[in-house]
Amino acid sequence: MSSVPSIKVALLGAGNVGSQVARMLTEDAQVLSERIGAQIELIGIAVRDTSAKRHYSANPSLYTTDAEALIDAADVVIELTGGIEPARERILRALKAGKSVVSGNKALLAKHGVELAGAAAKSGAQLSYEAAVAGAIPILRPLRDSLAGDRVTRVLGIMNGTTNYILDQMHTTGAQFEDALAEAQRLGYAEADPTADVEGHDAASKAAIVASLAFHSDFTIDDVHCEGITSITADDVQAAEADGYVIKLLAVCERDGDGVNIRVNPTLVPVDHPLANVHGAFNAVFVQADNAGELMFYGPGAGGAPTASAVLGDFVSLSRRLVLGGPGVPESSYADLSATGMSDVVCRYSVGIVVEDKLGVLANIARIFAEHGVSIETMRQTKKRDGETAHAIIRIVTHRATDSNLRKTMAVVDALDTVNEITSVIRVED
Ligand SMILES: NC(=O)c1ccc[n+]([C@@H]2O[C@H](COP(=O)([O-])OP(=O)(O)OC[C@H]3O[C@@H](n4cnc5c(N)ncnc54)[C@H](O)[C@@H]3O)[C@@H](O)[C@H]2O)c1
Ligand SMILES: N[C@@H](CCO)C(=O)O
Ligand code: NA
Repeated sequence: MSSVPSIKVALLGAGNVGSQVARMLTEDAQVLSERIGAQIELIGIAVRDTSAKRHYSANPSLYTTDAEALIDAADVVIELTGGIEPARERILRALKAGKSVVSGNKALLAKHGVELAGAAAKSGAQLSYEAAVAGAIPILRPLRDSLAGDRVTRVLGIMNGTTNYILDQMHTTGAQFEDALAEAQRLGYAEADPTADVEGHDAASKAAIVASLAFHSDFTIDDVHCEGITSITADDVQAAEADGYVIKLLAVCERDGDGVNIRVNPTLVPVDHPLANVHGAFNAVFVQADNAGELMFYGPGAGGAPTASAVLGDFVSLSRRLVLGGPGVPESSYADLSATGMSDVVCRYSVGIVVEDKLGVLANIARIFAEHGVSIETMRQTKKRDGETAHAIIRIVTHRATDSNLRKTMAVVDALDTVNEITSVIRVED
C-alpha cells in the first residue's frame, strides 16, 4: 500500500443512504482499501440521535452528535444528511480545511454549488456528487469526464424515482396517487419532505446540476422551469393511455439559441418510446452530443443501496487521488451560458377541456386554436354527465406550437362561457 498511512472517513447522516454507506464502508473495508491503495477507516457517523434504530447498525461507538469534531478529525467527509443547513456549513468547513467531500445533496448543490465548488477549488480539495443525480446511474462523471471533449446539445430524461414510481403505479395498477407515494416513502425513494419529489423540485435540482456540467456554466434551481405531478389525475392517466401515451415527469436541458432551456414537467411519452418502459423507481437519461450522437443511461434512480453505490464510487475515486497527491480538478464554467425563458419553447401539447355539450362549442374552440397559430393534430370528445347539465370532455393533441401561443390560446378558451374547466395542459414528447 501507499505512503498515505490511512484515509479517515467521516460519515454525516445514517438514514436510507447513509446507513447503506456505513454498511459498505464496514463490510467492504478491505476491498475498498485495496482499490484505493491505502487503508480506509470509518472514524465516526454523525447523527441527531445516537440511540435511534437504523437500517444497518454499525459499531455503536461510531455514532456521535458532534459532527464538527468528526469533520475536523477526518480526511474525507461523506455528507448524507440532506437539506441546506447545517449541511452547507459542514461541507464548507471540510472543504476550507482541504478535506475532500462526497455528497448526494442535490438540493444544496443546485442552490449553493458555485460556493461549494469555489471553496473546493481554493483549497485544492475535491467535491464529488454522483449520487445527487439519478442514484446509482453514472451520469455526472460521464458528463464531466467522458464527454468533456464533445459538445452536448441536449440532456433529457426521468431523474426522479419517486414520481416515476407513482406515475408507473397509477398506469399499471390503477393505484391512487397518495397510496403510491406512501409506498415510495416506505421503500426509501422519497426525500425527507416528499413535496420536493411530487412538486418537481428534486428533479429541477438535478436538472440544474446536469445542465451546469453539460453546458460548462453555472445554473441553479432558480433557472429551471418546474411543474410537478400533483395535478395529474386518474382521468389524465386514462386519457393518455387512450391516445397511446404514458405520463412521465421529464427533465430537459437543451441548447436554445445562445442559452440553455432547463425545464421539468409532466410529459406524454408514446407507449413505444424507451422512456415509456422505465418502470418503478428506475431513471433513464438521454444525452445528445455533436460527435457521440445519442447515449442512454439507465438504472436504479433512488433507494439506499443503489445510491450508496454511487457514493462509494466517488469515495474510491477521490481517495485514489489523495493517494497520488495533488489538487482536485475544478469544474469548468467558462461557457457562462444563461437560462432561457419558456415562451419560445416549441413542442406538442395535450389539453383536456370540460365544456357544455352544445351546438358549436367544439367549432368555436377549434377556431380559437387556429387564430393563435396552434394547429390541432387530434381531437376526441367524450360525454360527461353530472347533475342537470350535459357536459363533454374534449381532449386535443396539437401539432408543435410555442409555449406562448399555447398559453394565449388556453387563456381565451378558458374565458368562454361554454367552457367549464381546463383539466390539464401536458406537453407531448415526439
Ligand atoms: N434516498 C434516496 O434514494 C436518495 C438518492 C440520491 C440522493 N439522496 C440524497 O441523499 C441524502 C440523504 O437521503 P436519505 O434518503 O438517506 O435521507 P434520510 O432522511 O433517510 O436520512 C437523512 C439522515 O440524516 C439525519 N440528519 C438530518 N439532519 C442532520 C443533522 N443536522 N445532523 C446529523 N444527522 C442529521 C436524519 O436524522 C436522517 O437519519 C439527501 O441529500 C438526499 O437528497 C437520496
Ligand atoms: N427522492 C429522490 C431520490 C433520488 O435522488 C428520487 O425519488 O429520485
Ligand atoms: Na448518479
